[in-house]
Amino acid sequence: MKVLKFGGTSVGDYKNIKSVTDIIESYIKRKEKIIVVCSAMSGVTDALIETAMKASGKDEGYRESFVKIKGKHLTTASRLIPADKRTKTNDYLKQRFAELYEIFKSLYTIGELTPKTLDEIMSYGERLSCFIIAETLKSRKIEASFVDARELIKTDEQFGNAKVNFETTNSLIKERFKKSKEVPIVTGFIASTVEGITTTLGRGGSDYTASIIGAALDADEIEIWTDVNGIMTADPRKVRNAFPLRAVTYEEAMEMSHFGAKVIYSPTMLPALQKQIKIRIKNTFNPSFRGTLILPREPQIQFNMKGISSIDDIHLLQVEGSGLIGIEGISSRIFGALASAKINVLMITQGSSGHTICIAVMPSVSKLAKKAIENELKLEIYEKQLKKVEVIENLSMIAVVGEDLLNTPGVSGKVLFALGKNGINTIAIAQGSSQLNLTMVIRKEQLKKALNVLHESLFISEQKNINVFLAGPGNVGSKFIDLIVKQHENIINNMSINLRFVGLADSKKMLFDEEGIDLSNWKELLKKSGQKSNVRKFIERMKELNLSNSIFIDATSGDLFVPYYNEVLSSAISIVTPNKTANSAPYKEYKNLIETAHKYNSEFRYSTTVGVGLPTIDVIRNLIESGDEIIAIEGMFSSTMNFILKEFMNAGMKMSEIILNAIKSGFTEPNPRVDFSGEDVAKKLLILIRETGKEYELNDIDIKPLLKLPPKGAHSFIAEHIKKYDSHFDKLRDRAIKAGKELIYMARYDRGKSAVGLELIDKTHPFYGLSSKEKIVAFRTRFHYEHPLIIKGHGGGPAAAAAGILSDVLKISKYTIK
Ligand SMILES: Nc1ncnc2c1ncn2[C@@H]1O[C@H](COP(=O)(O)OP(=O)(O)O)[C@@H](O)[C@H]1O
Ligand SMILES: N[C@@H](CC(=O)OP(=O)(O)O)C(=O)O
Repeated sequence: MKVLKFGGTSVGDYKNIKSVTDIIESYIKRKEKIIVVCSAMSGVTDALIETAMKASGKDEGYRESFVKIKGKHLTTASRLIPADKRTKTNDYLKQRFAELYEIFKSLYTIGELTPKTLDEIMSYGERLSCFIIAETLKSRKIEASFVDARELIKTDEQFGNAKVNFETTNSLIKERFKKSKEVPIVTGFIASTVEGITTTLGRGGSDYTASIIGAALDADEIEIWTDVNGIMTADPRKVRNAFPLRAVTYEEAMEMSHFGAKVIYSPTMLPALQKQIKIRIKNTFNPSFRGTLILPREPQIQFNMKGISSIDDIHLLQVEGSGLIGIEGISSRIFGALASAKINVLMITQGSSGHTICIAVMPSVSKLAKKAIENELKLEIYEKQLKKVEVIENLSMIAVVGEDLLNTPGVSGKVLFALGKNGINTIAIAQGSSQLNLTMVIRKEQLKKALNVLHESLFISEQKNINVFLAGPGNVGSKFIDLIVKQHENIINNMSINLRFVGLADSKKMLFDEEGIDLSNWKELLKKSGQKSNVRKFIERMKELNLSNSIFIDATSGDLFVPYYNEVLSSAISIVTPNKTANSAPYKEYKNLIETAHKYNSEFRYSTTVGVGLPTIDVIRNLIESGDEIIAIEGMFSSTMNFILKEFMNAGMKMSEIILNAIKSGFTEPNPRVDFSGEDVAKKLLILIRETGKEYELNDIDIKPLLKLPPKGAHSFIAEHIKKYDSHFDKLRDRAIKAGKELIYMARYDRGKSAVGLELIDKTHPFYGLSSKEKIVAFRTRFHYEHPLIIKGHGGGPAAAAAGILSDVLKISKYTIK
């Protein structure tokens, strides 16, 4: 037999309740015996409390709040139960809401709200939801019955947080479920005293109900169905990279929940632990996922998993004074005073000097705690041995939890180092009240950062998080983003590299998100949430963020960012670019960048600047690393020139027409002059020559332009101008056809000399017969002289460029970033 508990979010609206009834149905189909415990619909317990406060505070608004609660339940019931089967439910809801309204009305009249009345009011949440769920199941022909847990779970009179009388409770539960055939839908959270006065088991207490019932009946398993995939390494709402744990011990679960992990209520573990019943956390919205098992520690299982929890808002009480050293049993006196005031102490630490004791408590009780301590120590305070208790506000508490925490050397060091390195000051630290946790108090505004920093250092340390900044999400840049969206999971799984886009800028807007921009929606985010784009500010912000493992991708076609490359590289941020401006600049400037990168452990990579997707630069680097020497390079690396010459040879058109078409359809560089002047090809050759280790300038290359475009002028002017080349090209074509040759715009380098220009090649040349989409390069080296090493392939277009950029990024991530 299993006990299944569905939390507030699982029964939060009619759609979710449908998922719950599907899950219940699947158990019935498998003929598994189950008892179901449900919470109030999410938000209802809070809404009931709020309405009660309003009414007792003489705020007329309570009526409106009441109507909202009522409406929510009536709508849900009407969506789930067909009208002809809803009479019983409608009657039940009407009666309960009539009673509830009477209670609120009397609160309004009396102007007072006692914990006892509040428990009565809160009980309606679970009673209403469970009744609706039971009736929904019945309407789906599943035998179900509504069970009010107040008849089964008996407690003391500690309203709001009542203590269970297990003896009576266990026998009532056994008796009630002895021979129940239908599926019981039991109200979570609520109970009653032996006299029948309603009590509650503490906020989040429905989990506890499930465990009490499970333990009383020796259930095979207790399943807590919620809205996450299990107990995660941290609260997924605060730490985006949190992941579900396969299993935790009862103690670990208790500790995590005590320190803020809302996913399970900490007392839940006790009845289960006593009977050694496994608890499984499951996701109602992803039922096939395995979830997390909570189980006893077994020697054969290595419990190296841990979690990080936090309590967002705490106060720290500081007892300070030289007198502390001499006062015997001071801690136990403070504890005693707080215990008799029924104050839950979250943490207590004593400074190494012995001059201060810090006590962490919830803000709601800090005044009371201050009073209790000052009262206990009034003599010492009067005699000025101690100062008055100081209350520090706006603090948060983080607990790192794990069975093997204390046996694992270096955990505390790692935690403190990670926090310190990221500028997070720990105000107090304690090795927990149990042996399972390390607890720290920090400033509230640093909580999110601290949680993420710790999570990264404790759980994802094998995984490298790479922070990517990208400028220019145009043709190539946006293809790169698409590629990352597709490959992200694979890259994490296969290489343990998590590429996270932290900064993005186009010409209008720029956007930063330290935790990673949601790439599925980047265009809209940039448009809506981005600030006005500014190159200087982009660089500043990138440096300011000071994130380790950063890579800047300059995917812009202009030279706006180039003046900042040196500054970027010297901030230990690597650069990847398909832009030729910097690596074809005067040698001194280029060399300076390479040296800066070397000095600051960053990298400057530009593998797509020659041949786009063809591995030209990488091949040179590999050859040189393996002791080879590049003697000569021959290449055709301009898609534009290749396309134009092939069209010219095959389509029988005039050269001027072909060129004008190419310019019009955007098949050239933004400034077409750099293509036809041969400058673009020459720059590519220059880049390769420099890779061979030579100090080389653009001027050293003999450039023979294909033709010269006028330096300025409108389209019609260019058209007129280039027509005068037509007869020259017609003659060339005739010559080539007659001789069985091809026209090719070649780049050559041989032992220091270099040239780019138009050539005629015959059938015996390895570049003969190249298709209009191909590129080719041949390297003659010491080892490949007679038979050059030839690389030939498609190599063009934004998708190939994006793949090349990714390859550069991954190389940096793998080899440069430690
Ligand atoms: N370590 C953690 N693992 C999983 N969830 C956590 C953790 N810490 C906090 N949570 C939060 O607990 C929530 C589930 O608890 P709760 O909202 O009470 O669910 P339910 O409505 O099912 O009772 C999750 O949505 C998650 O935000
Ligand atoms: N409804 C109660 C009890 C409970 O356990 O709810 P949930 O399962 O939604 O945490 C509360 O809000 O405290």
